[in-house]
Amino acid sequence: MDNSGCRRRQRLVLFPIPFQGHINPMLQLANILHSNGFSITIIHTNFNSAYTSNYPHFTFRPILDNDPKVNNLSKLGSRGAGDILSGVVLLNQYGEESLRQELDQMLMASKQEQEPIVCLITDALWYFTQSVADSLKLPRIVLRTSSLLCFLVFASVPFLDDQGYFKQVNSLFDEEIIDSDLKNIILASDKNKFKKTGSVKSVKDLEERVLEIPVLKVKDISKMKIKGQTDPSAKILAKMVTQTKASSGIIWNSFKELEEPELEKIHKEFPIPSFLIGPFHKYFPASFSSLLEPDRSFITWLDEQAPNSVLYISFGSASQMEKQDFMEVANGLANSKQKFLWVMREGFVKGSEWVEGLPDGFLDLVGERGRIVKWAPQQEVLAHRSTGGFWTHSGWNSTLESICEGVPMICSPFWGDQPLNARFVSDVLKVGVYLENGWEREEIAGTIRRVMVEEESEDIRERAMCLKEKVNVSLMKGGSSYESLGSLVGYISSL
Ligand SMILES: O=c1ccn([C@@H]2O[C@H](COP(=O)(O)OP(=O)(O)O[C@H]3O[C@H](CO)[C@@H](O)[C@H](O)[C@H]3O)[C@@H](O)[C@H]2O)c(=O)[nH]1
Repeated sequence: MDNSGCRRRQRLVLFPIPFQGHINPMLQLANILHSNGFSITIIHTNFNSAYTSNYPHFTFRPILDNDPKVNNLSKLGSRGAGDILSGVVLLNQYGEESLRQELDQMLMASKQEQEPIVCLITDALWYFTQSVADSLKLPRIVLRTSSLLCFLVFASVPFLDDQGYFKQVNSLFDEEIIDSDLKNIILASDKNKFKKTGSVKSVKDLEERVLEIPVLKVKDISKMKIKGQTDPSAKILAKMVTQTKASSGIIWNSFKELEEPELEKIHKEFPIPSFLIGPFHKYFPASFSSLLEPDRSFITWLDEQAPNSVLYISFGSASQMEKQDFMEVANGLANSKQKFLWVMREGFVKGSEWVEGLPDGFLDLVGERGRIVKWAPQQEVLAHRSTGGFWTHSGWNSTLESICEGVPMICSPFWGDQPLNARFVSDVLKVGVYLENGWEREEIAGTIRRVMVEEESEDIRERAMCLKEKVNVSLMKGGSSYESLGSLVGYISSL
């Protein structure tokens, strides 16, 4: 859609969270809005800054670049959930003054340039920005980079905690010592024993559905790795939810047909305008917002493979794996005898720089059957005719990118929204299989074969292709995302 017609030019200020899974959708949104006639300014931190030269049509303004507390972030890197959490807290804590000054200057300049700044669009996790926007009388619209389902669950954390969904696991084991997957297994097998000894008053069956959110199983709640409403990450989520409610609207990287029941709930619980205009990445050819340089050396090899024969493996930009789990993954992959393209970021395996933790002889064993790279042009790989499956950590961008290409998924979530996305993909959409019992080589090999070659794979692929078609329809004239984008453009123009 291009509504850039003869409307008076208005400027929008966008402010992404500086992590890959958040930068990509914000820059994609910026491109969508730019092509609909708005001028764009991107506020960014120098930590994990996007490649500004790839966006000559935007104005970039760094903030917080001289603040030593924030500059420490570059030392943290972005190797895991802990880093992201620390980064989000720190930036929310120290960003206020710097953002206010920057916006103040921009607002004054925009009056002289006769190009009014009409609103601020920030990632939902930038909860501190609502009070800054209010103080400057600038409307703030929120971009939520994950699913509606995930937002509803995050908003329900205190309620779910009161219902005992978090306590049952945390009261038994020390999170630092025992991994939550292991807790689940122990709890599932020893539930009766704990009941008898009275260690826990009521242990919910981890395989049961959550009464209040039946899409989920009880164990999905603990897999988010939040310890309950007093957990630091739950406090961040609570602030995000409150400040989203106080905003002028929410833009979602999702589409109506994907999450219709969730949209009804969002309308009830968040009575502000909601715009489902996704999937964002479908509006333009693959974007240039990657923080890492994609390796393209394998493309010739991929071109030579049979249709749907290669399993693409990537666990996103921030997850990390224990060494023993990594061994199970590698052995499972080798035992599956399937072709694969595996993205292994530097530092992905805890305690290793890169691939040195692979089992002895792995590379010789798989030979021409597999390729390992540090970073790939993911959207291009998923769209390639040889790619037949995607083993993913179930980050929301990866999930949408797979849905858009009709590629069946194997879901191995690590934390946060990922277990919710995995459950949604496997149990609701039925376009993937959830590897939900942890990392075990035989189960891994069997699941890969289920999704890639066994009879069941045909049904999964057929459903995935149907869903791909729904995405295409939603983006066409008259489709839900197309219409919603029109409403968003009208809404912003009227602010
Ligand atoms: O080799 C690779 C691997 C990934 N990507 C891209 O990187 C992005 C990864 O995003 P996502 O799949 O959402 O994963 P994370 O980077 O882990 O994203 C974070 O942000 C997401 C959106 O809020 C959440 O859903 C995730 O749980 C959270 O970890 C996608 O656009 C991929 O196309 C590449 O371009 N090349």
